[in-house]
Amino acid sequence: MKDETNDAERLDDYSYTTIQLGVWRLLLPVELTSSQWSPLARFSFSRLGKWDGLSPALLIWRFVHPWLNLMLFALTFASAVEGTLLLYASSRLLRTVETGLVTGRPDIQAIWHAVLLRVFCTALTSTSRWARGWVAPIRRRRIISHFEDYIFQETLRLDISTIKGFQLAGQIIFTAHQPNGGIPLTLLALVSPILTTILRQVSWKHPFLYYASNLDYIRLRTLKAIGSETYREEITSGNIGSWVLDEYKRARHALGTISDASPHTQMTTTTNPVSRIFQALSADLPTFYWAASVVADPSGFSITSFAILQQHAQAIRGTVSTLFYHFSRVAATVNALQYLYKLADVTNKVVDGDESYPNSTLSTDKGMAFELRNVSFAYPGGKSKENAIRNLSLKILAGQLVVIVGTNGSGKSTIIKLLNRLYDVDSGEILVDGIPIENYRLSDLRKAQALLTQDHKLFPLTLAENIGLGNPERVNDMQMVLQAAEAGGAAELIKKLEDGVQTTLSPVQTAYGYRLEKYKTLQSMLENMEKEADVSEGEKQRLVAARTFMRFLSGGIRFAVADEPSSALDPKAEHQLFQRLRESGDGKTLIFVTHRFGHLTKHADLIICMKDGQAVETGTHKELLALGGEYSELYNVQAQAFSEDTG
Ligand SMILES: Nc1ncnc2c1ncn2[C@@H]1O[C@H](COP(=O)(O)OP(=O)(O)OP(=O)(O)O)[C@@H](O)[C@H]1O
Repeated sequence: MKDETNDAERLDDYSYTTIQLGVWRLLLPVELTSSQWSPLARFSFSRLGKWDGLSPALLIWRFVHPWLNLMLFALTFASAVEGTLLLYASSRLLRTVETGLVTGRPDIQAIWHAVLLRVFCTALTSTSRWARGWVAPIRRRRIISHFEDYIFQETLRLDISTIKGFQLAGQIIFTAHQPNGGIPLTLLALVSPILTTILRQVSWKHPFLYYASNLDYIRLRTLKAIGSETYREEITSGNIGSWVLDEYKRARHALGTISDASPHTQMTTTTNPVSRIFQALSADLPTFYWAASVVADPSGFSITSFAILQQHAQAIRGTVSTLFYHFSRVAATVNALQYLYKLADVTNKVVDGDESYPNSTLSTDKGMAFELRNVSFAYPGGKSKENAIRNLSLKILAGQLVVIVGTNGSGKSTIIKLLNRLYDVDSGEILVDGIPIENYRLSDLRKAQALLTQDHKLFPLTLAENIGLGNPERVNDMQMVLQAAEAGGAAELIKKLEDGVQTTLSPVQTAYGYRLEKYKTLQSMLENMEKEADVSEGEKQRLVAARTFMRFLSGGIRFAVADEPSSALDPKAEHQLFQRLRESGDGKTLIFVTHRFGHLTKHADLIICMKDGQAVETGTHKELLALGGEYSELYNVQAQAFSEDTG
């Protein structure tokens, strides 16, 4: 057994080669690295790992933008003249040889000078191409970061009803900035060097594993995932948009210009100057061979002018096709940019107010009071012909315990969304503490509300942050986080986990593997990286409930909602949750949306029974039972089932 462990450790140490490429760590089985890479390729690899992030030049460029741009401008200018330079060197070589042939006395020294000039020009242009391939990705990273930040900020700003039409903007701009055809300056670099081709063939046909090893990059990816539409409701209602944006900016700053292009792209675009020089020189071998032949046997005939003509034609063909390609990319990029900048002109449909909450004269310490006057509402873009809420009028007094019941799709959750101002009513009005809801500053209003809904999800962050975000200002207050975990019924679960509150249940995916079946070490590494902690839906719901309690602990909550949070909870957990919510409900108006009749409905100050977007009955449990209408029908179905079960 001991031996096996030692073997496994040895295998871990020696079975793969590690290469750092920007934010990625690439692992390749060692047998492939030793037997199938050419010496040149291995030379490139060993250099690649060291360059990224360590070069003083990189660090300077990272902070001094003008230099970066100046450098790229100079290199681009060099690319414009390098064709002419090479052509001049070739022509000079050919003419020197031709003169020798015509006069019958080849000037060997002049020929060697011409050959050296050609070698020098080739080395010079290859180095400048290599330098461009090095500078351009950094600039590309900067440009993409700029637009990514812009899109991220703008999409966080937009509310739910406004955002739908602009989901495509991000995709379009990134497509236009793909490394293989995005930034015109990158496009100027000439392609298909032999070495790069070898690298591509060797490393991407064979098994590999790569994963993001840069913590700032993982954080950035995580925050981007949180900024997506999946978490829109939590972000908006939880008022944590600015926390997400601040964290995002911090991670972006920390990441700097380290490349996040895929290892594939990085390996095919980043090679070293020596390999570049070799590649370019290898293309000239026929010319050198021909020159050597002439030296060896000057009597042979040369069609110099034909060769020069051929080179001219080739150069012109190359320039023209590059220009055409370049122009088509510029047009596509300009279109994408125009589309992107439209984002900034979009204003939110839910307009912010300027009244602060609580109102010094109208608000009370008992909780938030609501009045709905003839409210109608249909979801923007919704397919239903019917309004989700129809001519709804009702009053909820400060500090009341309200229960909303009703059939599926009757509008229960929609009322909550309107009270949280996730949407604005189409007609009618909602008053909060006697003032129209639109008059209040959204951030003030949401700060005073706590929502716990069945749709609320866990973020791909640690459990500590997941709970702490109930109160973004105290997200790192571990004592408060643990207190909230206890109140939400999640303390036991946290104790069970190896990393406790620092566990990330479902991290964003940043590891990828290919054909690893034979390579057990790499395979199990990948599986470990992809592994999600096994927790049940009910346990997740307890964690989300803990986030709500964290919000309660912030103090200023005057209105709390639990919208069917109990669907995945066992009866004991559900009872505890309601008890705890009620206990912490002092000074708050509480609304429970539920399908279950029991303690809640019996204790409720007000029950609202919804049907087809309307409140068909309102009153206490006793009053509604006495009515013998919709509520009593719903109640009796459950009561009957219960008595049949126990009977
Ligand atoms: N985001 C949305 N877009 C379009 N229509 C929606 C959206 N959310 C809800 N609806 C529609 O609005 C109506 C009311 O939905 P709501 O979620 O308020 O019902 P509910 O009473 O809470 O239902 P349930 O008991 O099933 O949770 C339904 O017809 C529903 O299909």
